[in-house]
Amino acid sequence: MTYDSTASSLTGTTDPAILEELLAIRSSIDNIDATLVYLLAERFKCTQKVGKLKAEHDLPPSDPEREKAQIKRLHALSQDADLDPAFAEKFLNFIIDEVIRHHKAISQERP
Ligand SMILES: O=C(O)C(=O)C[C@]1(C(=O)O)C=C[C@@H](O)C=C1
Repeated sequence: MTYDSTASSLTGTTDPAILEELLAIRSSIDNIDATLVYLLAERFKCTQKVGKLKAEHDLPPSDPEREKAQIKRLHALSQDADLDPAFAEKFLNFIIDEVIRHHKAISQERP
């Protein structure tokens, strides 16, 4: 993979000292993004197993009570972590929608 961690639209128009400070912060952002990708991949590995289990036992793809509990917990965690709870909820719902799409696809694969 060729990744240019110094790529920026600001090069040439911004004080090099400021750019250097920006690049240092971006290096941490890159590490966090990589972690997020690996964490999400692990989560999807788990939900694929859930999807198979649900398809095998003819269980519905979504579990609204579970989602309610997850969102409530995420709200509390977000407040603790100083993260916008509305954003955390949107993010979880975004992921869960994708998981449900996968669950439906798995159950259609095995009629
Ligand atoms: O725990 C489940 O039953 C799942 O299918 C996983 C999951 C999730 O991604 O956390 C996804 C859909 C459900 O509505 C609830 C939770």
